[in-house]
Amino acid sequence: MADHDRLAILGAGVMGETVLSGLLRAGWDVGRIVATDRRPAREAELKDRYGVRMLTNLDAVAEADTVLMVVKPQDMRDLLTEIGPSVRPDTLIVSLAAGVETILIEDLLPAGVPVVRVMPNTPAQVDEGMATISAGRHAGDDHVQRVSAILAATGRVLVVPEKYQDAVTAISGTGPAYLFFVVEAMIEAGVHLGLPRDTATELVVQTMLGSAKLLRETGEHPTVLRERVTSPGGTTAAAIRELEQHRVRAAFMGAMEAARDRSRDLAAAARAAAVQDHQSGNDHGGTG
Ligand SMILES: NC(=O)C1=CN([C@@H]2O[C@H](COP(=O)(O)OP(=O)(O)OC[C@H]3O[C@@H](n4cnc5c(N)ncnc54)[C@H](OP(=O)(O)O)[C@@H]3O)[C@@H](O)[C@H]2O)C=CC1
Ligand SMILES: O=C(O)[C@@H]1CCC=N1
Repeated sequence: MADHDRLAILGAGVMGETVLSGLLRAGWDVGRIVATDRRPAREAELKDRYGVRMLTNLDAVAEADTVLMVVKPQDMRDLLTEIGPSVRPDTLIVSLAAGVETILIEDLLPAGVPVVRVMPNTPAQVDEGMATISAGRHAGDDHVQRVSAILAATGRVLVVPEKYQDAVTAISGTGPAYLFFVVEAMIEAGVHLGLPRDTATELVVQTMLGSAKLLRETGEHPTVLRERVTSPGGTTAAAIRELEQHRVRAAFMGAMEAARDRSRDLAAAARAAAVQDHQSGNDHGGTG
């Protein structure tokens, strides 16, 4: 990140705040960041918590070299319609929204504006995020590097072809929710087996953290690590048989397919809205 770069975060909900707080922890000067939200109470909250300047979308875009769009996919079109005409040709536009394709964003912006698509996740709140980046048609290596540097403040970053982003959304974007779901289920099981809730929680959370660290630090395949826990004729084999009988592996595949398909549906809805706008002559003037 060059010293002159100024960042706007449009839509300061869960993920917008995740990026904002991460950059501040990483040492960014709050004076280089502006943010927006459509709820005054939320604007006041972020101003109080971080001292960040909360502006209108148009004023934020006017001040920034890099604009992060962190609204829900369903709100993207309205936001782009609002800011599109004011975006300068050298402003870098970054979307963190599930599903929405760079080509649709480019169509609502002046010709040639660089667009980068990102899929982050919430463990960025503790600097253990996983984010993927894909360049649109007008974004170059320098733009990808700029976005990488922003996201690297809160975790790992991978550059992937855009065609992978729906699958990425299903795996790492949505992934924390599956793991929290497993943690919830294991805690309930511990309570069912008679453990106090706080004891069960401590056991499960540390087991999740330790297992993730073991995977990362040994680089071993998860099957190998699972087999090491599975003593012949023991407790783990009995538990795994139950999971297999309940088709838990297939359920995970189905869940991630559903998330991938939902990401595609969000993209299809954005495409359909664009076609409808073209047909009704309600074009927003983008030439990208
Ligand atoms: N949460 C997650 O784990 C992840 C989210 N994402 C993506 O991040 C994006 C945001 O998600 P998330 O943070 O969860 O959602 P939130 O609803 O928490 O945040 C979006 C915020 O933007 C506000 N907003 C909507 N329209 C505008 C506008 N025109 N101008 C200014 N602010 C606006 C919303 O206000 P209001 O509340 O009134 O709608 C809300 O406060 C989504 O596109 C999602 O796909 C990606 C990866 C992970
Ligand atoms: O649930 C969602 O749509 C967002 C995108 C990935 C994680 N949360």
